[in-house]
Amino acid sequence: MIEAVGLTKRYGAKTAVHNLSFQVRPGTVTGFLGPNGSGKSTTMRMILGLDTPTSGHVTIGGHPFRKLPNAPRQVGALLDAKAVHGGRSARQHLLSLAQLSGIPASRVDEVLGLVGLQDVAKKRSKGFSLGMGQRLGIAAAMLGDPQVLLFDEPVNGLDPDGILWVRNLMKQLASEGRTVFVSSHLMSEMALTAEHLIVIGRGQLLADMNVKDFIAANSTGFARVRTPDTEPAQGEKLTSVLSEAGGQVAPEPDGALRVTGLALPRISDLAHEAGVRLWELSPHQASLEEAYMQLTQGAVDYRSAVPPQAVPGVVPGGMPGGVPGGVPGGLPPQGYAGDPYAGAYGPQAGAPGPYAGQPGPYGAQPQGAPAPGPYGAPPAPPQQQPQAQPQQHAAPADPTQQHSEDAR
Ligand SMILES: Nc1ncnc2c1ncn2[C@@H]1O[C@H](COP(=O)(O)OP(=O)(O)OP(=O)(O)O)[C@@H](O)[C@H]1O
Repeated sequence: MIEAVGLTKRYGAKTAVHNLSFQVRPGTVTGFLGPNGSGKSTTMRMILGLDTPTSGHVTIGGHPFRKLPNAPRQVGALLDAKAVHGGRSARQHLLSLAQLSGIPASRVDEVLGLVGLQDVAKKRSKGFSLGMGQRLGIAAAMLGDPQVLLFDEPVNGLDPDGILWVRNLMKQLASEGRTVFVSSHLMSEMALTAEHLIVIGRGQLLADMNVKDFIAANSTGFARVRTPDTEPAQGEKLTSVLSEAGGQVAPEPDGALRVTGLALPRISDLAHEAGVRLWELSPHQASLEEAYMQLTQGAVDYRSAVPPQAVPGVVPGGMPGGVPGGVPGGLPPQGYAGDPYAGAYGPQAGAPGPYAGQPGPYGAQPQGAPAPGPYGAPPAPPQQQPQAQPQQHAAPADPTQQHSEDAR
């Protein structure tokens, strides 16, 4: 297990990580998410003893990395795939690492085979593509057959086949009881790979919970309703009926309606009473990407100054919940197992969920209160208690302002 307690790192006036506490448990893939410059790499470097915390501490299996006996056999990491001596072959590179750690040469050939580089093992790594470099970095991380693995953006530069391979590898390593901590900006990939998430913004903890709870806590479920395309009057009639009944109705790019604030059975009954035929009535939950954007919108340091152009298939104004900057909200919502919609659409919509009473992220509405976005309804409360106590935190002020006098 990796455990950080009050971890803080300042570089002169810049606070990269501020009072970060979390645990990364064995047996699951834990995703480490945050906008650019939020402190992920700095945190990983401190876990690996490559940077010294300004205050707080982080341990692996109860020991700081630098005090771990035979660390390379206990912890493997991919931080920067380009940190390789380009004049050496892949095999030479791994051999030199193995020799430093007392790992037999046979293991080098094993990991080369594992990452699919056996045919180019004797080629100089400076000729490697980005994806090949990533594979070599993953091979280096696996060399000591460690119980704890850290991967910083492991799918960067990989083709779809490579991405699938990394996904399966991470899951397999976790299923063997290892601790797998992986950062990525690819939300769709994280949704498929990680079970648990640690999300930071401006160096501070924003969320520590499982993926399902994270999506439920940071997004709004909705119903998609479609009336016959050939009869626009039906859609208009349904819109007014649902609105009168207290629902929020918004058009989808494909002509369907996105409805919040009403339970699915109620929508069906209202349509039936109004004599409106339905071609579709389906529950939808936001994607991890939408939930992530909603949580981190206030913690993004780098944003394009150019307003986004209208793109066919993209909801103008951004995603549900109203992310400034026009996040492509036209992303098809992902299907969601279970039935969280009774809470989202039913009489309890608006009832306080487990996060009610806590300040919302970045000064947004607290969870459990009506969301301010165009679709209005509050997020569905999580259906199950996660194993680890979920944590979600308020907007961090820029810690740099508080500690600008602190030097490293
Ligand atoms: N050696 C350093 N000296 C000064 N500032 C640093 C140093 N390393 C990181 N920083 C700053 O600390 C902050 C956090 O950087 P870090 O690389 O940890 O973020 P990140 O979340 O990994 O970003 P990205 O997703 O872009 O890789 C950034 O503002 C960065 O400029």
